[in-house]
Amino acid sequence: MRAAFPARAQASSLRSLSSGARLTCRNPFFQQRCASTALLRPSTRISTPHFKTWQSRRHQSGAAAAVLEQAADPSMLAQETIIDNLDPQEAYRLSRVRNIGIAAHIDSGKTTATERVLFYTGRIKSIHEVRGKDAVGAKMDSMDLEREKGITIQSAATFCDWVKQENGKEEKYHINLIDTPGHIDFTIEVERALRVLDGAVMILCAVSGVQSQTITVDRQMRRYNVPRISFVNKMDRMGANPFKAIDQINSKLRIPAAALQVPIGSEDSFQGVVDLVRMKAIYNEGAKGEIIRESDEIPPQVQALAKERRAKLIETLADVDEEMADLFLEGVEPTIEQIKAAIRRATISLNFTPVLMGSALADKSVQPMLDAVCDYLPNPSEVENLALDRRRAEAPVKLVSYNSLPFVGLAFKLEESNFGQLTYIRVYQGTLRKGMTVFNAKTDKKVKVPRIVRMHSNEMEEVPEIGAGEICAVFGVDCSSGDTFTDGQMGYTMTSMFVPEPVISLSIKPKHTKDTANFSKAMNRFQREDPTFRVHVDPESEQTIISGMGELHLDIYVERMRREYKVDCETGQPQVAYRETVTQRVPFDHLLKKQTGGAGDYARVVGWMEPTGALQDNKFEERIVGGTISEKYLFACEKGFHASCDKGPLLGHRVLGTSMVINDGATHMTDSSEMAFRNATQQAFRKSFMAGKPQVLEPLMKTTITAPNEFQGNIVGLLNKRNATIHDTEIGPEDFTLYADCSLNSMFGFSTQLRAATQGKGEFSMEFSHYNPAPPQLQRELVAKYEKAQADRNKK
Ligand SMILES: Nc1nc2c(ncn2[C@@H]2O[C@H](COP(=O)(O)OP(=O)(O)OP(=O)(O)O)[C@@H](O)[C@H]2O)c(=O)[nH]1
Repeated sequence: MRAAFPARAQASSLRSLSSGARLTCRNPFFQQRCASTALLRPSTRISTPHFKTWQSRRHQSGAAAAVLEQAADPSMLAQETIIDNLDPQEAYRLSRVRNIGIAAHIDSGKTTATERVLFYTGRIKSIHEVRGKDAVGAKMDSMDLEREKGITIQSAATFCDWVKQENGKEEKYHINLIDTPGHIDFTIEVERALRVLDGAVMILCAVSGVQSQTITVDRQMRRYNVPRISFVNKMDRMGANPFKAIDQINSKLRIPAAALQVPIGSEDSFQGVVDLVRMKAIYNEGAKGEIIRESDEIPPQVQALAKERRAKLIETLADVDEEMADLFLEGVEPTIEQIKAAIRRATISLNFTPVLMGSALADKSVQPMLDAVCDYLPNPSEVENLALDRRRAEAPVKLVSYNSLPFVGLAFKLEESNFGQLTYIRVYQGTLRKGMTVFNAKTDKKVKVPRIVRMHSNEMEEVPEIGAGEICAVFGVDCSSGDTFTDGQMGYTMTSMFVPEPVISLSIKPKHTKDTANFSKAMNRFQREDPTFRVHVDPESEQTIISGMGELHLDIYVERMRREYKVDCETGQPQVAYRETVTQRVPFDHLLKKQTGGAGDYARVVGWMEPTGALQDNKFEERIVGGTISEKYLFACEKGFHASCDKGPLLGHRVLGTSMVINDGATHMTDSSEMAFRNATQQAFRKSFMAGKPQVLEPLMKTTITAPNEFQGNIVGLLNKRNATIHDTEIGPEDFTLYADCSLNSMFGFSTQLRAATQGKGEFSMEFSHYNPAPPQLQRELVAKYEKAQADRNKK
């Protein structure tokens, strides 16, 4: 279908042209085709990032096609046959399931909107506000710290049933929902939620529109191909402008977007919305907006706007959907069903995001957003989920959300609870039953599932089984986050989520030695739960060092230690997590020999050290011929290599992108030992590393800054002082967005300076991008500081 589409889109655009309108084709594939066949004017811009996403999706469908081709295998054929002949009852069950996440910039109202969703679906009896006067706090912010600070720290899962009116009938939908944090420091929570969800609601503030963190969330949604609807919240605020937010989705996020509603009244007098698909006015009534009143009478003051925006919606859909393009070309007015079907197709194929609007805090227009979740976001059978078949050279296989197929699930989140480890699992295929034995595809270990629960924030409901396409949590299943579970029949494994590198570290110790046991317990727990939180002990200073995504991230763990484990801690200054590497190949021939009286030490290692070429993992290789070093000793060499990589010779930070090859050596009959080979390797490592022009690497952060246009000069000045590389600047009618790479080291204190330079109106977000060589001056300072600290320690 997609391959045929560009021709239609061309037609739709040509129609616009013939009526004097500007050529506005948003389909990137079409743009590329047209550009190559000179159909577009040369000035028409081809939006490359969007095109790339689209290509990657096409690539994925190609992978699925390959799966179908390979299906000559009988077991795979069985699986494919099931896809084609889905049992109607099963198909109906799935069509009523939605797995969705709510993601957005900080403070956009995710938790406030989720609280309304839970209230309107009958999951909670009353509404409590984030930082509300009753001091109870919202349901999904269950941690004390979240309630006090009014921020979400951990994503929370819940489920609810929404009864939707459809053609005069009531249709019940089952919604699994995950509310995610907005702060970039807790970004892993968004990553893992989006990895397993089928769709998302992207919330935007009606005043601020697309903000820096919205751009990060957009990137994450694209990473996992998650279709989204957008909800412009805070329509009750002064300066609310949903159409500005829509323009920004189009221009900054480069995803075609159009309003499905227009507001009736604004700011203080925001009363409700006009549904542009059905052309009905929708109002909320009742103490908490629980009653929906629909009216065919559209208030006169919004009639013209509603007409104009409905036409815009249809035009945008014609640009991204083939069937709508046909109708548009023929000049036929589409029916409600045709519009809804086009929105659904375009949203699921990631070519469009429908935009709804309302005010969660003022209890307005949240229910239509729930209807849109059911109408436009995919059910589990409409999302292509692939696993890799280890028994067939990791060939991709399509998983089918069908209860009677062999079970495949992905553990996406771990949480320590009073009853032991709680593992959140998304069931992609088959049924997970209480008492069933499952296999961990990574460790090949069998484990019995003693208890299955459905999570409702911090409460749980026990269930005997969970069907395909659903989300649950299990007790007593030991695993790591990202492990695949199967019933043992299939050799399937699923790709895990993206885990960003921690970039900030600080030393930490309990104030009182009596708390050491609790301190270790807490550290172990936090590390298991959060892959972006790491702990290690520096062997020289014997300090415990914690690393994470930012100062807030680490502060929260220090605070949780105090509250949940009653351990008060002392912490050092936050430090950048530098890395070190070699830049030149250095051969070595190192002999460790101590043979003066008693048992001696003897080990000779010969080989070379060199950069791996990519600033990523380190590599150890043995190329011994003729058995000059035995397997046992080579194993010890490898251990020595990895120990050296943990603490580099230059600064004591981890080594990156370094390879060591051992291709010769010598052993002594009595004096050689594993310890001697390990030590010899470490000594050779140190010598070669220092001779190989070592370099300090610093983390570079992908930084997005948004601010009103008048402050652009100030911000560029701030960034120049920090030697940032500015990649792109998008200037809108009021605000601009700037994309830059900045070294983390230069960004300490940036938020205060940004506030001062923009009268508090600028905001920024940072995300780790990659490691880059540190400037020579900084490198010299860091090395000198490290050497001084070493010398001081030796004097003691
Ligand atoms: N005026 C107005 N304020 C709102 C609305 N929705 C939420 N807020 C307020 O915005 C603040 C943030 O709301 P939250 O629901 O915590 O936002 P969030 O996106 O979940 O926050 P994080 O998860 O910490 O990023 C709170 O003070 C809310 O009361 C709205 O519709 N109108």
